[in-house]
Amino acid sequence: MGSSVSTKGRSKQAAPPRNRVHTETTASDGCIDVPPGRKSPRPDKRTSEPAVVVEQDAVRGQSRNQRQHIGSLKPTPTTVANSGEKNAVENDTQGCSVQPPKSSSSNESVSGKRLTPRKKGSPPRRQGPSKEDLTMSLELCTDNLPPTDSLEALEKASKRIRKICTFLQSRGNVPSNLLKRNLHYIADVLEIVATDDASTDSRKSKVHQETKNDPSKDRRFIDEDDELSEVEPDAVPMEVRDWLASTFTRSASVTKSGEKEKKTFRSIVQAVRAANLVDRLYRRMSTSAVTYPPTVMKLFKSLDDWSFDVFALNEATNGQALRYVTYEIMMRYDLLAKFKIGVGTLFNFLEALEVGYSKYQNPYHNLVHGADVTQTMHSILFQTGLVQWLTDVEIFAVVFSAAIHDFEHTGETNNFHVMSRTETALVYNDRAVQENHHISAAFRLMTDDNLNIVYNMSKDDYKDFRTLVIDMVLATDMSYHFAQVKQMKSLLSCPDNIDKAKALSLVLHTADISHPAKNWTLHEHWTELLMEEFFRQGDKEQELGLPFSPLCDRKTTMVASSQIGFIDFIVQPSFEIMSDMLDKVVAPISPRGSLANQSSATISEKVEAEGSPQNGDQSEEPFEFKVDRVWDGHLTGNKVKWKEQSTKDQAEKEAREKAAQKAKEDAEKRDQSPLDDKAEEKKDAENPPKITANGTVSPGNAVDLKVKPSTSPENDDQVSTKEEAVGTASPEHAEKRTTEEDKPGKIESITVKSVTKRKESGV
Ligand SMILES: Nc1ncnc2c1ncn2[C@@H]1O[C@@H]2COP(=O)(O)O[C@H]2[C@H]1O
Ligand SMILES: [Zn+2]
Repeated sequence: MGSSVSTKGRSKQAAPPRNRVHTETTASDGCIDVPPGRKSPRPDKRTSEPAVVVEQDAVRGQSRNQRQHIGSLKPTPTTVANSGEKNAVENDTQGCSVQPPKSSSSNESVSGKRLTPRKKGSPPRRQGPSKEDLTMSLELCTDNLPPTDSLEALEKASKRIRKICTFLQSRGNVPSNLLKRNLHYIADVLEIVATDDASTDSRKSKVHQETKNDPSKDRRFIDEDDELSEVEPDAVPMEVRDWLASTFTRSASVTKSGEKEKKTFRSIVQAVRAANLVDRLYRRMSTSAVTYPPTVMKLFKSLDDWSFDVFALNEATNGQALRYVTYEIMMRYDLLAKFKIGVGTLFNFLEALEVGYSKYQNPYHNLVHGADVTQTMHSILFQTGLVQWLTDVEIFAVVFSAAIHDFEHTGETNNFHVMSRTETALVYNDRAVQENHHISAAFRLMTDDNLNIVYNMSKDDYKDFRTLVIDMVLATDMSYHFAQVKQMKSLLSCPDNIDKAKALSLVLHTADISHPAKNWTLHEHWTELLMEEFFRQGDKEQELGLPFSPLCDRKTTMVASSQIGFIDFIVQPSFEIMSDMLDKVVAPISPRGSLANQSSATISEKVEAEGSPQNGDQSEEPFEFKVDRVWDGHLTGNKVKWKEQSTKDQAEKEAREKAAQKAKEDAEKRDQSPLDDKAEEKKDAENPPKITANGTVSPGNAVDLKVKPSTSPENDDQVSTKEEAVGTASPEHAEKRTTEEDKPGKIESITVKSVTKRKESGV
């Protein structure tokens, strides 16, 4: 059957109206041309394109003559209005109307003669504005104020309040137009401070720049660290704390702008009611262009589940988990039909994504991680009902962001890029280095028509799509973690105003760090892979002469305790705040009885047969909605496992340290009391090294061998030094030593050493 899509029963309310007719604009208007469509539809060698592709190409044919323009990010009107020169002097009169206070002009004639007697003691009135009027107008001029989201704005706003107070005190009034303009400006600045942590952070970062030579002012901006200071010193080892601090806080923030327009969930809730569920959710085309192998079909039955096994899928698809997962999810959300995406084009794009994810052969940041995060996002959207609040463009942006979020990851941390001064760090000025690259490189792929899955999007949809993708993927930069959590906390205190982009960014960030909240088998496997990736970075750091980054030294990293720290201080708080956010935003429109027991693959059929699942609930009383926090149990369970592991690691470590300490003390004692040597050597003679049947040397003799440096040069290469003695006390070294001593030559030399010593001492 063809894949033409029926719109029967689908409400058009969900998606914003699409403007399919684009008027020609010039490059000078700040817009970028979409590359023209490919010259003629080429048959795709890799996949056969069914009817939907014909449909797409027909659309392409149409739009080829009407070249679309993609809107670039333009400053918002507010920014433009306030974008005066940074250091503009306040008394710049440009554009300021200097008007005298009304009260004085009404008493004066055109000739300037006084019509009413002046009160005794009051200042002489002059025609036109007085000098004070002029001063006031200049000082309260709003034309060249700094942008409301800049560092200077806050300072300027407070100064303005003081000035207004002074004028009110000295003159009794301030002209209403001046007062109004100033108060508006001050209100804008305060609103940003109160609601937009990103801009506060950027301000803090600027303060940091300005005050770095003045440590007394530093407390003004260090509050992300405050989050970390809540971490009790004894709760995690110092190494883990350092790692948390260096990875999950920012020394320089990403300045986010252009978020003036605050869409709220509730407004969308009102616009998009439950009836649209059918529309949105998983209108699977009756025939798919792809036939899945039976193993894949079976695995896809649990595609909505939190415990979906992405490793199994990767095996079943011969290492192509990302393309399968993304394609299937996009089909379930009916995105191919909604955005006229050709199957061939989508496959080309997904294949290119997989190539990019495989570029550096990373153990962790590879296409399986991309597939995992994409599936996890889908599971959260679907199981909690969050998807009901999203427009088609937003659903597409969410799936796309998850799929591309680590595209061409190099397997190193951002900090490594900065420290080793890579090309990418240079390009992105050390800020969100990799995240910027993932986004840029993924969008660059789509400049090739054969990969351009957004080709048929309207200009407006594309703009919204691109903005949301950029916001979401940039927010996966871990140094933004604490700011993000804090920001959501403050947004939740006023849930009517939850910013959609911020909410979705938090969901993606949480999905990105979600494996500790999955079952132990999955989590343990992911951790192993990630640690190997970290250790490879450590190896590179060693080669480059750089200090080890936290958790990157394969010899000393305490995996279990780092995982406890990661879960306690990063993962659990992220899930908690995300769950709280979901409770608040999903509750108002959630149908009684969630979708949790249904499958995204079959929901549309059920709905068609039974009507909307929400129909019967419309008249019922509101009920308290809570998302099913399926992740909580796993987080607790996994932590218990790591604690057991950590206890074991700790015991082993202590045993090693104790043995090393003892060996060190013994060696020191001997160094300090050369007179005791005779006694030692006597003991040595009484207790000669025992060679066991399999050729190893008994531990007691190892201590004997650590006695003192040789006094005769010819024995230098035979007698162990103190350092070696200390080193050999650890099980690791003991093991190494035993292996080496297994060699016949080595055992002989040990025997010789003892014999030599005995000879020297004359025993
Ligand atoms: N179990 C873990 N332990 C430590 N760090 C982790 C763990 N899981 C994920 N991360 C980090 O969290 C980051 C999230 O973004 P990335 O996937 O780019 O890279 C991830 C890792 O650097
Ligand atoms: Zn990731």
